[in-house]
Amino acid sequence: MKTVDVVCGALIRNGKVMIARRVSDVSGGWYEFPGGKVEPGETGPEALKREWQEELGMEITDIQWLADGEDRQPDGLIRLRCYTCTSTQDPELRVHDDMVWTTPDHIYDWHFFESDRHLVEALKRRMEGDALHRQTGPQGDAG
Ligand SMILES: Nc1nc2c([nH]c(=O)n2[C@H]2C[C@H](O)[C@@H](COP(=O)(O)OP(=O)(O)OP(=O)(O)O)O2)c(=O)[nH]1
Repeated sequence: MKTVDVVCGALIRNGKVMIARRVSDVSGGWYEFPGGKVEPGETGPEALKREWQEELGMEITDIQWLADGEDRQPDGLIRLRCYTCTSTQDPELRVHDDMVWTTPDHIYDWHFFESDRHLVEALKRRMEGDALHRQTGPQGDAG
């Protein structure tokens, strides 16, 4: 079976995460963490930076690995590496036709990839941990 390496990014801002819907063609109509295929010689973060620049016109920073996944599609297996990221810029939709700022608990209110449930769970834990860290400080000694 054909295997394709793909990276995707969960952009976090003000306690929310951005998901975007692919323009509805053959593989479209689904909300996703935007990303794309890794090209030969690229690291995951390099591929993610390039894809976000191409697809959303955004410079992303603070790229941190979140979790890996697999998505079996009719034409092959997608091996997915998911990262969290941040940016000071706003998305410009080029291959998507909608975007939503939401929380991990509400991602599946949208038509989001079923195979990504464990990525969403990992994101929830990461965002809850980050919020706790902000409340208590790096030493966890505020209270
Ligand atoms: N399961 C899952 N798949 C995703 C997510 N994000 C994401 O891009 N994919 C899938 C959709 C596509 O099948 C694949 C990326 O393919 P693509 O066509 O965008 O790749 P690309 O930008 O490099 O485009 P190209 O070279 O084909 O022009 O990865 C996600 O969050 N979850």
